[in-house]
Amino acid sequence: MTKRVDVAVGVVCRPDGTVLWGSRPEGKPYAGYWEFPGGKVEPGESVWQALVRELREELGIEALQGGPWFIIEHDYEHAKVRLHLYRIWEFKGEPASLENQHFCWAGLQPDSISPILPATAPMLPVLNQPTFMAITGFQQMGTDYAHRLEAGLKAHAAIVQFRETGLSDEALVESYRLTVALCERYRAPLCINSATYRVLLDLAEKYSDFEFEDHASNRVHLTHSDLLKGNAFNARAVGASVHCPESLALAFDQGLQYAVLGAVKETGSHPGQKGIGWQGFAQMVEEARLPVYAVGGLSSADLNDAWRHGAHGVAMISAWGASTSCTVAS
Ligand SMILES: Nc1nc2c([nH]c(=O)n2[C@@H]2O[C@H](COP(=O)(O)OP(=O)(O)OP(=O)(O)O)[C@@H](O)[C@H]2O)c(=O)[nH]1
Repeated sequence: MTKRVDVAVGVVCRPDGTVLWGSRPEGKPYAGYWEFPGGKVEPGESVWQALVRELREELGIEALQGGPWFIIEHDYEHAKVRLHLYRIWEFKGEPASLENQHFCWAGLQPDSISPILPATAPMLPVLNQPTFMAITGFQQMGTDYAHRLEAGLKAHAAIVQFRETGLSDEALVESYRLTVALCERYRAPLCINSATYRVLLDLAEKYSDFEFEDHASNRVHLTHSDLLKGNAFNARAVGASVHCPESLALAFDQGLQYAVLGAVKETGSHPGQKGIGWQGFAQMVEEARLPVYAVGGLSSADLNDAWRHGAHGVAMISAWGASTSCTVAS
């Protein structure tokens, strides 16, 4: 059996949202295909060390700040690879073509460059998911929460997870309508927590003026318990809440596009319960095969810590929209 080759792959990001692409030089398999810079991890090297070396050798840039994103495995005819995808958000120097390869800055889902390596291309929409997730808080804040949601969506792109427990029928319908209207206005992808989804379906049966249908286009965020039970909501499930590496693996096996893991810090909703902390988070996502949002007592100020410890981004309830300041590293 061929041994799987570990490859360090860097998504070098600029504040304008573009990332660095390189084209594979002549003489290598898939010459001319576009890829993220990187290369094989040499014996005795960590993935980060390999990445720093490759970026220096191939492009003459110095990676300064980066963190693991997730892992992709792919079987090519020439090799079985395990790609360790890293996000790099701070670097020094201007890229130069030191190994006769073409390179360019383009978006994460570029129309302008093709073909892209077969293992990398299907991952692009997954990587391109928003950095933030807003989990709705109408139950805690009443309809004032709509202003918070809007203030946050004006400042940052986000996935919105509509998750409401304990609201009266009328309040739930109203908060759902407000959320849908704001998501449409700001073109924010919406997913509905599976427990709330069931309640909305029941309400649509009960009230003829509330139109909520089990549309194929609806996106569902699975509770941990629905994930464990294998309830995929007729393939509407796109993401899930997870609590351990095993449920993270299950989320990947079920074809989900993201997971949410926490609580990283103690939160108002679970007072007295210590969070898993950034080290605990980093250990749990070490083998992640899909992007993971960190959740629990976090705000946009935690984004760099989240990235450093292997998160795709940050999910927030009470901090969302509370301040429009953004501390994303430039
Ligand atoms: N750098 C990089 N490699 C990728 C990506 N996607 C992907 O499938 N790969 C695969 O990962 C492997 C990287 O090996 P490589 O041959 O480029 O590594 P290297 O620079 O160390 O090459 P060398 O050993 O020939 O000097 C190749 O099989 C390549 O097809 C990607 O986005 N970036």
